[in-house]
Amino acid sequence: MEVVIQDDAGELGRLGAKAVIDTLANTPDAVLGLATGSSPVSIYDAVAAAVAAGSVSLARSSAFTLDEYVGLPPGHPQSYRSVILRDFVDKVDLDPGRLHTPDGAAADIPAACAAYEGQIADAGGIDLQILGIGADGHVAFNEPGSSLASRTRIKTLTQQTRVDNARFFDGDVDAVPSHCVTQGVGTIMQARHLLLIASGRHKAQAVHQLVEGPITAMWPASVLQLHPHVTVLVDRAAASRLQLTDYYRDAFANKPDWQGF
Ligand SMILES: N[C@@H]1[C@@H](O)[C@H](O)[C@@H](COP(=O)(O)O)O[C@@H]1O
Repeated sequence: MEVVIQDDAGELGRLGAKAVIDTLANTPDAVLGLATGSSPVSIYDAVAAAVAAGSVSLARSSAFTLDEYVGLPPGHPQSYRSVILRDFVDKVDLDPGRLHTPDGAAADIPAACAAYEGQIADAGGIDLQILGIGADGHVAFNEPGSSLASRTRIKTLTQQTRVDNARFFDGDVDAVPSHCVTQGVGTIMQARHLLLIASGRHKAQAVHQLVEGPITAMWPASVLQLHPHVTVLVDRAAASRLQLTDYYRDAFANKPDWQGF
């Protein structure tokens, strides 16, 4: 696991975009895993700027998102499909026909979840998975207590997550759906490179548990310690509870040029 601490939160987006751009340079038809939420927006903006400048193209790539609310009508502005179109896909040259999102409106949710797993497998798996992290250590919508081997399925959101996400629903926690469909922790762990971005003091405890805590389903992101290729991009506030900050900073400052992400 590589931990990259930056004083300037804006720099996190540039570094995250570099990982996306390097992946596409090596593999133009790369399968990207996209996260919703505010954390990855700086990455998406920097990738969109690179696409506009002609230095990278997503024309041959495809993408899968992590999760979706259950119970929102299709096209609802806060459905994660709408959000990822608005925040990223509409700003780059990715074919929207190659954007795959879990179906939270399916009549048969378990069948739709199994089909989603099948689509990821048929695409050859995810090359680069962008992740945020919840304040309670969730990844995608895998709340504390989620099986660390879980696959795409329906989950109940915690009250904390609904309160956190009420800001996207005019502050009305009752408007936040109570259920979601989400890639499982086991699904996420099969992506070839995991790139997690977090900023702000409210993420500090979750980042500490992710990087330095014991592996436990109570902090689902901690299982990333078992993945062979993880990059964690954090600002100083999100890194404020880490124990080995000097080591992480030194390792990044003295990183050989060839190492990349
Ligand atoms: N399901 C999403 C996650 O994928 C996201 O990582 C997390 C953090 O969101 P934010 O980046 O806005 O803090 O919240 C949501 O619940």
